[in-house]
Amino acid sequence: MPLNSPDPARETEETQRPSLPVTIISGFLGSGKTTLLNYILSEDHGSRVGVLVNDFGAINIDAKLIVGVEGETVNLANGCVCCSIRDDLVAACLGMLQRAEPPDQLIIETSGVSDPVEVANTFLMPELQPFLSLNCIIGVVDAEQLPSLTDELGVLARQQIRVADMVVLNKVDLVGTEALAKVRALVHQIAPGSRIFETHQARVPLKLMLGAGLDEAGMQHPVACADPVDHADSHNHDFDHPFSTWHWSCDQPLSLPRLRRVVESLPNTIYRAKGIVCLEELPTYQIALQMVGKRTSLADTALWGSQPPRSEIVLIASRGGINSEALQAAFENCIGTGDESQSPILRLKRLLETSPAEIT
Ligand SMILES: Nc1nc2c(ncn2[C@@H]2O[C@H](COP(=O)(O)OP(=O)(O)OP(=O)(O)O)[C@@H](O)[C@H]2O)c(=O)[nH]1
Repeated sequence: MPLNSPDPARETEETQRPSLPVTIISGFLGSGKTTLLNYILSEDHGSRVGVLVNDFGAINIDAKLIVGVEGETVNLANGCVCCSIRDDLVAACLGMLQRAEPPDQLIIETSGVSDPVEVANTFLMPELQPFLSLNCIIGVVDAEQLPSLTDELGVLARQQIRVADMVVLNKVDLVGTEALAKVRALVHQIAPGSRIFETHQARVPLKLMLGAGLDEAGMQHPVACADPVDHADSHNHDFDHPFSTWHWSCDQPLSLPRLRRVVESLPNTIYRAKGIVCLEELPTYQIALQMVGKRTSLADTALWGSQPPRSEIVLIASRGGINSEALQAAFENCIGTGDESQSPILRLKRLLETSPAEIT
């Protein structure tokens, strides 16, 4: 996409502007990439950060979960920035530069199924160098999950770390000392030379993340040395991800206990569920649904306000691991009926809404 500017003064300004540093956040499904991004965006570091969020599924749930960057976030959904929507990635980055107030930094959160090498190679293309420069690749790891990923998933998860300048070894709260030592050794083995930060909720030293300290830290871009031919052999692109995705949306409030039951009994082929839902128990709140492996959580994020409440859920499974009809039936069955006999929270809510005069 050419950077055409009708305004000669602006054109001069653009050609003189240093290239925009790009940070790539990579890591397997559910490792904590959005958590890291939210942390970066919520801290006061004095840098104007533009954000690009890629979700593999048709609905970009991550973009809805990102805080405090209204107008600064570009969503890239329904494909993977490392292959099928790579051109959209370039267009979106260049679009950021053409804004009246371009960001100082660009952070790209890749989907949990993306290969960061392909994304990084995009920014090493000579024609993009005057505008965009690769600053850093951050690999986020779920300390509990990494050792259990095998076969194609294990290969992808390792690839996502192998090229990282820094590894955020996250969720250390979920593992004991011995398991942590093992996963630390595993990360060292996969990504020798990369700097490892062990974190809870992805709390990392932001100065390093945002590039100011990169040179001081003596980091390199392993990707710049990666052999593209070797890489092409190890990862077939365009529609060859070992994953399937499925999504569901609904305008009626859902029942909390029914939704819990369905999510907790999803088949093992489904690794990740995420969504924003409206529950009949708490209809004014947007509730974030998260499932990573077998861990499920529901937390309120914001009020619906003037926005019409709408539940949207995305599932990511192994290839062929989605039975659409069964899932459709299961989630349709989560629609709330107003029956409080199965829902203590609904019963409590009604009780609190009832005036004392009506109770007596
Ligand atoms: N126990 C624990 N949970 C965490 C930690 N960091 C993040 N989480 C939770 O892990 C879940 C997934 O986190 P996300 O930040 O959405 O992960 P992600 O890598 O963006 O997920 P995808 O975009 O689907 O790949 C959420 O429920 C987080 O609250 C942590 O340090 N410990």
